[in-house]
Amino acid sequence: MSKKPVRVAVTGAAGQIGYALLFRIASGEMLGKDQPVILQLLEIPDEKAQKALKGVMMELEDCAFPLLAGMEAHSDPMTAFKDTDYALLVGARPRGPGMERKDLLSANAQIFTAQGKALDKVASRNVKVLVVGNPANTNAYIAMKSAPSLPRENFTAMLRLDHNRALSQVAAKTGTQVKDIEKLTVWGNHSPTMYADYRFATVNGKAVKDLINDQEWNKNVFLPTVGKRGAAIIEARGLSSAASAANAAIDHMHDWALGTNGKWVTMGIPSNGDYGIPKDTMFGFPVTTKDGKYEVVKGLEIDAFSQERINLTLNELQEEQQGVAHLL
Ligand SMILES: NC(=O)C1=CN([C@@H]2O[C@H](COP(=O)(O)OP(=O)(O)OC[C@H]3O[C@@H](n4cnc5c(N)ncnc54)[C@H](O)[C@@H]3O)[C@@H](O)[C@H]2O)C=CC1
Ligand SMILES: O=C([O-])CC(=O)C(=O)O
Repeated sequence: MSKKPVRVAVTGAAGQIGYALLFRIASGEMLGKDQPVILQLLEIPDEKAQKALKGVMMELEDCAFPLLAGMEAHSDPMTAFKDTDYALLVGARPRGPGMERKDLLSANAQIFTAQGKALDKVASRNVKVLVVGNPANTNAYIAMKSAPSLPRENFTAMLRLDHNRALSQVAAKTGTQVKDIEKLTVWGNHSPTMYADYRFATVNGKAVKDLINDQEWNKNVFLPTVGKRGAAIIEARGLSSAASAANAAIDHMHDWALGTNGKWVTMGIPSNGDYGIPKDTMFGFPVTTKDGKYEVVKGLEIDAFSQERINLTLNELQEEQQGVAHLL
């Protein structure tokens, strides 16, 4: 028997990430090749944006995706999020050259207060929310705090792009395949302070740390390369990453919904106090997922270097979160 369609809301649907994301959701890459979807697409109430959204919907129609059970264009989150099972909050201003992601906070924070409130009122009580719009962790925190009637664990921020970037760098350094690398993670904020950590990683059962055995490379090449990759893409393309960001959003939701079979992935989630991260801080952690739920990988040893890096990214996040306290 075929499955009942689920509702997937996507904001910023006419933007560059939207264009790389919607077709993959509609083709079943996010929720499975047997899961029909109804797309509920949100764009700003602006003639040009709404017209562009119509164009994207025409193209979706022209793909004749068998799993696309319906699609709607919206300009109000209260209708776009009605009964939605999944919400991908992408719509926000991107940064340009010379900016840090936290420079977007004042421009984007209000979007996430309004959208959190709308999710609170009209979304499915089981909605799974992924915030992509930057600064992603703090925007996810704002949305969560603006939606007090929804379970806090339903709100997540995207660190999967950082996780995937770290995988590719480690594979290149060790001359191995991404698919063979396990137990890698990225702690903290989606910002240059993030701490990509391969201390526990293995490739075909061998310890990545031993294969690399170069703390100078870790500190002076790997961490800055992963942490500043977004800026490097902006420098090269003149625009921020879009296809890789959409790919990471697909990976994040796919794994949250369908499980990781014990494999670690990185998700930005509200802390429960693990590893000394204060409750509710929206922080990148290693997790495994099963039956639509994620669980933090517990009991990892945090050495002095790692603690220093974790403190750095935590301090930055706490400053960002204090900076938006007046909105909540
Ligand atoms: N977390 C991550 O790893 C990454 C996050 N990003 C962030 O994703 C966001 C979107 O990036 P792009 O698609 O490249 O930007 P874009 O400018 O191409 O598209 C953004 C779209 O969002 C729409 N929008 C703005 N406010 C909205 C609102 N209140 N409701 C609905 N739609 C709204 C705009 O009209 C525009 O069409 C940016 O904040 C960017 O920094 C980008 C890459 C990676
Ligand atoms: O860097 C940016 O502004 C876009 C982004 O978040 C990324 O590519 O990681």
